[in-house]
Amino acid sequence: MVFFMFINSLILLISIVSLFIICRLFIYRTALIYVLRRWFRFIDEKIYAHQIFKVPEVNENGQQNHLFKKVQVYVNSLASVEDSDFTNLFSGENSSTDIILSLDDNQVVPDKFLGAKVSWVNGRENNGQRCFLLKMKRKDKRRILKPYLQHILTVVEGMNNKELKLFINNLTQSDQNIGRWRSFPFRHPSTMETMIMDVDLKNKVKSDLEMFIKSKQHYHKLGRIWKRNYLLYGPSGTGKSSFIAAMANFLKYDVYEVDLNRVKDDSDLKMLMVQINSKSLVVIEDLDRFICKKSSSLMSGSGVSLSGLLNFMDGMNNGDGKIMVFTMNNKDEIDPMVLRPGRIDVHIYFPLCDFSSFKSLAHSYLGIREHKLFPHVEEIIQSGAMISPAEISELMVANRNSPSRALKSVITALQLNLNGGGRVERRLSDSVASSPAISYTEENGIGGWKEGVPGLKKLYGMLKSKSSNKIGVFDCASSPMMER
Ligand SMILES: Nc1ncnc2c1ncn2[C@@H]1O[C@H](COP(=O)(O)OP(=O)(O)OP(=O)(O)O)[C@@H](O)[C@H]1O
Ligand SMILES: [Mg+2]
Repeated sequence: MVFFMFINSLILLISIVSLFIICRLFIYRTALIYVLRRWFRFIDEKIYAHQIFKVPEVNENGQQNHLFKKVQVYVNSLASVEDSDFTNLFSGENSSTDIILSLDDNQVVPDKFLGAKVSWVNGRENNGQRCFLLKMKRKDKRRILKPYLQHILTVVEGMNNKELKLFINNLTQSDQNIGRWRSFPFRHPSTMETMIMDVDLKNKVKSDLEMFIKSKQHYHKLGRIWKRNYLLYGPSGTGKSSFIAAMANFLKYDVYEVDLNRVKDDSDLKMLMVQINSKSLVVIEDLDRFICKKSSSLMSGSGVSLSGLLNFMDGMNNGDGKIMVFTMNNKDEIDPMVLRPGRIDVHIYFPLCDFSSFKSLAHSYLGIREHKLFPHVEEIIQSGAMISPAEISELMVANRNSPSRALKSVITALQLNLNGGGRVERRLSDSVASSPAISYTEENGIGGWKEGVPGLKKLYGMLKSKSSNKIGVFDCASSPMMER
């Protein structure tokens, strides 16, 4: 008897569970769950008092409302966008793998914050402008409105500020599996704004970069690899490395710094290039130290041949989407083959300080636009004393609490230079700095930069060989010639 009762209860339980599973399947497989949710939302709206906040696309003066853009990014990033009735699909930055969801008009997107339910609707105003409507219960408003908006700003900022990476090449290729690059967070604070240089030149570089990143189709239509090569050259301490960081921060590109001393041979260099992601900044610093003077051969400390380097510069292996930057102190002794148009698209000369850049440094570092010692500084600079921005900035950082002391130390350094007590490099570089620097020309229909006529090359050559010894520049004559 008890046994039969047990069997009956078991059968009843199994039937209830099966019914439940079938109902659930039915509800989810049909549009029923969707209808139920709608009813639930409708009832919820009738029971509770709600408040609506509008985020218009433009403000009352017709200017762009920046909050709109941020809300748009935030709402489109919500997982619930996938559940809305109508969602647009676009290809993302990497069109072969990325797909971006974007809401269509009048779609409701629910969100949750601190236990409260809110919803967004993207609508249109009477004048056709877009807007977002944020709806939340009045009872939740005081508790969540401010922190919720703050949360949106933080999320969007995090999305925009993808952390840049600096990649450096490994010493050996012993472990193929770990790849040839090691990455670190790239947090160099230099930006286009903090760089002290001719404003026109800076703007031209910015628009050149912007134009390049939008020109993929154009390059491909011409049958060209979509890459752009920059040469930054000039005396030490004039901001070449800082400018590379500024370029990376401006483009939001990762930086791959190739240390040629750690490259075994040409095929190793190819391997490095193959492992570089598209839309990256590829950097070789101090290239002049590796290239033999006006000869067709390379290279110091590395087994790379000149043809290997030229192929690398031409982006023969996976160069598409790259911006390459090479730095040199002096390009006069470099084989013109290395610098020919197309191989180097943009030449930018970084000069020593003139009075105008001195004033910009004083403003940035000391917060002053005028000072009674300025005419004195101007006079010494005009009488031929030169100094690098790096030296000035060091003196200003060290004396940042006292502008007068800072300026006096700059004057002392300039006087030392003028009277022959300064470094040879500084005095001789003067002649180079005073030569015309850069002019803009159109080249191959894509646009390029060319420097003006360089000044007193011989003098600078002397300087180079002297300062070379000091900083341990490679002596070509004593190194094996690896040209193939
Ligand atoms: N044009 C500049 N604008 C702003 N800061 C500068 C500039 N030039 C130099 N500096 C300052 O001087 C320091 C050294 O500059 P940087 O290392 O970029 O020079 P460099 O040209 O790469 O020198 P080197 O040829 O010796 O590598 C930087 O920390 C930067 O703060
Ligand atoms: Mg440098």
